[in-house]
Amino acid sequence: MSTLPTGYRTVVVPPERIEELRTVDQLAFAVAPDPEADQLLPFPVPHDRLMAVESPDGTYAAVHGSYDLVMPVPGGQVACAGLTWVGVRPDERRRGLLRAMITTHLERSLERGEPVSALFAAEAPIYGRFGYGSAADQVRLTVPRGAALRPVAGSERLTVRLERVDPGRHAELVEDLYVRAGAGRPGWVPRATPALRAYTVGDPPGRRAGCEPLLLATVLDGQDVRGVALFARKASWGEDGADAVVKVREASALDPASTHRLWSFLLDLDLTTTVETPPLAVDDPLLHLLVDPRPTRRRLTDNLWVRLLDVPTALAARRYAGPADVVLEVTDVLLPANAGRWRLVVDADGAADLSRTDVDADVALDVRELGALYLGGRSAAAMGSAGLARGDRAALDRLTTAFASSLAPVCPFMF
Ligand SMILES: CC(=O)SCCNC(=O)CCNC(=O)[C@H](O)C(C)(C)COP(=O)(O)OP(=O)(O)OC[C@H]1O[C@@H](n2cnc3c(N)ncnc32)[C@H](O)[C@@H]1OP(=O)(O)O
Repeated sequence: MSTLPTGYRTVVVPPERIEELRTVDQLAFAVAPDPEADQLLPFPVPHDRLMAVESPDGTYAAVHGSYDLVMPVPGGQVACAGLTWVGVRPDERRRGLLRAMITTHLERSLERGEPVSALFAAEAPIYGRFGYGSAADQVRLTVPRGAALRPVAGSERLTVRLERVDPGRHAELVEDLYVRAGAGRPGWVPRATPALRAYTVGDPPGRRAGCEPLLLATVLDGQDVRGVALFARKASWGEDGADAVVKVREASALDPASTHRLWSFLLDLDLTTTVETPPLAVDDPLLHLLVDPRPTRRRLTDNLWVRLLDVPTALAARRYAGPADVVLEVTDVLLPANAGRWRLVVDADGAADLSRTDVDADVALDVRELGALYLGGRSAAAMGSAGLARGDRAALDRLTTAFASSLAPVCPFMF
């Protein structure tokens, strides 16, 4: 629990004070005001989910918001509060305002019936102390132009159409392909509101960073759309000639042939020398298709951080990869209702039942590690090797097998 400095209070941000909220985040993130972008893009966070800490003089010292998300989990989905827009004015930092906002966020999310929260961390060391675990990784590739791909049957008969993005016409198409391309992948959160979909295809001039206006490449099998990519090139002429970079914002394809066709197109555009991918899952098909992955630079970073707010409801919302009967001893300093001993029984169909028990625990771990395991992208055995989960090796192995996902979790949409 936390207390605010004397005279500070937590308030809901009314629509007429959105500009003040923006100002706090601009100061916190060191970004310039961009009125043109603000006019072109709808405000993406629902108003009743925007909170601020008001200082004694009535101005905002800190802000945060959350998206109302549906998070795909192995074999199911769960309501998820996507924490976002967290910012504390630089002259108000390290006085406990973030800690107070997290307390508010956890309480309000639970009140709304959201058993899970997730976020992208601006800096990795911040959120573990609040019970968020790093649950997925992402890889960004910088691929040399012309990188060869292993052949995929049927790719050659697909065609690619190129056009400038028209947000009004393309937002729904891009979302439809994104959702279908990510089917079965934990963490692949849909952009559920028109505002979020508008953000996905939004292209305010002030945010282009020297790139051309956003383009849409569509892979077609006759008239059937099988893949889309959002991208823009940043033109440049070096001493050796053309040196443009292709910056791919999003790439979604429905099958191996369309994946091959889409990347073949993006990897061989005239006047370019390198292609930068969006955040990909660590097992993305492109990694398997590259004939020679060595000249490709890979940057591996954390992707989603997950916080279990209501442990039994969250664990029952997903399916498991194998039968298990494991007693977990969970610690949770901020939400004590989660703490204590839980018996996790997984039946032959992969459905879980979680109940309180007094018997000795097989595995002891913090709610942070349980959140990290939740999407199926981490190994309890590996956490055991790091001392972050304690139990005998056989129990850790059973937990690892039960929690595993056949596809690595990732969320390409960074909220
Ligand atoms: C989900 C998102 O939106 S991520 C975006 C987060 N926002 C930013 O990075 C913008 C720039 N930074 C900021 O706005 C602020 O510095 C914040 C939000 C990171 C921290 O806010 P503060 O009010 O200073 O944090 P607060 O004083 O409550 O500190 C809480 C704890 O986190 C720690 N902490 C805070 N920021 C950091 C950091 N950047 N790195 C490591 N630890 C941190 C504090 O040391 C403190 O630790 P303790 O309680 O265990 O002793």
